[in-house]
Amino acid sequence: MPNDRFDALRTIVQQMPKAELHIHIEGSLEPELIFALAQRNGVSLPYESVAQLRQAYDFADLQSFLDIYYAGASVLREERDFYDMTMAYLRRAHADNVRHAEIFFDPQTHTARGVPMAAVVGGIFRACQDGPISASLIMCFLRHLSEEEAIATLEEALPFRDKIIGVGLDSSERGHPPEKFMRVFRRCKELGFHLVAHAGEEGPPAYIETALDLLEVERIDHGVRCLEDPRLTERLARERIALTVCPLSNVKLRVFPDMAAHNLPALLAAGLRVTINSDDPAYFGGYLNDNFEAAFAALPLTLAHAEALARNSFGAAFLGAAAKRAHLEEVDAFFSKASHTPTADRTHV
Ligand code: HPA
Ligand SMILES: [Zn+2]
Repeated sequence: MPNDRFDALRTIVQQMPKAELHIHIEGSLEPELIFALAQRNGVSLPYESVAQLRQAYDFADLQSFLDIYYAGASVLREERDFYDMTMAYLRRAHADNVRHAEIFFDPQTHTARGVPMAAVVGGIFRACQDGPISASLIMCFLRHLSEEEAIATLEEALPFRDKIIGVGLDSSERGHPPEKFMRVFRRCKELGFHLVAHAGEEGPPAYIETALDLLEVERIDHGVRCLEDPRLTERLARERIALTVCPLSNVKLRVFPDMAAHNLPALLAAGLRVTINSDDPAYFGGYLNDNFEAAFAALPLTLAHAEALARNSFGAAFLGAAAKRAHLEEVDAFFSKASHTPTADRTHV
């Protein structure tokens, strides 16, 4: 792509209003904050410096990342730690013109270490109330643990029901299919939670299908492997199921060898309701705009794609109709100006 045209598109994807729907708050913990919290809480770390910790961020697959990610989260002890981590993310997202974020958190990573659920939910929620953008919480169950443990976690979280809009499923995907969590998801549906699940990141397309049919999720987190199954791809397009795709994460965890090999253009061409997200920005090399920029720099994506991605992010959000409409109107206004930029044409790849 000629540089001037990319510069124009880069400015547009940076400045456009957007929502982030796939961000693990523990994955926003920067090495500097890990060290600061370790010191504040008297936790000793197996790394001597921020630089040494950062050097360890070289992952072969999802599991090699998760091992380091759970170790990093061990510095979170007090309510104010969760508050500080969340506030740092919200400020950073605000700088990327994120208007609304739906934030995953992993309570089991913390309650297993004796941190009270009230400190986890309370700290994250209080930051969301004080922060510069709108944000809501999605509680994830760790799929490498049992369904009984997920049910116990749900019970523990019920006193905080009003602070949580949905539940999700994350951690090691392969060998832990969605059907393992059928009962707890059914209970969550009865309780009125929104439902999402990671599926088709490393796991097969069949996991996407069972997440939809057996867990009754409303969005699929990642879902990039859906293209291996044309019937499933058609179904996702027909049912307008959103995929929360995380480009830098996929490259870092070697789902794709490099960004130029990412299937984002093919997902969009298949008519899927794709969104772009950062997943674990402190570990994967960037926040939301870094993901947009890396994808648009390496892939044949256009102004029309940028607009679709912005619209999809709000369209797939768990927002009320009035808030959604207001955000979509802002997107319309932004792109009616952007389409007059001569170097960023709408149609040509
Ligand atoms: O990308 C992910 N996949 C599964 N579990 C996770 N927990 C944090 N990030 C991820
Ligand atoms: Zn994720």
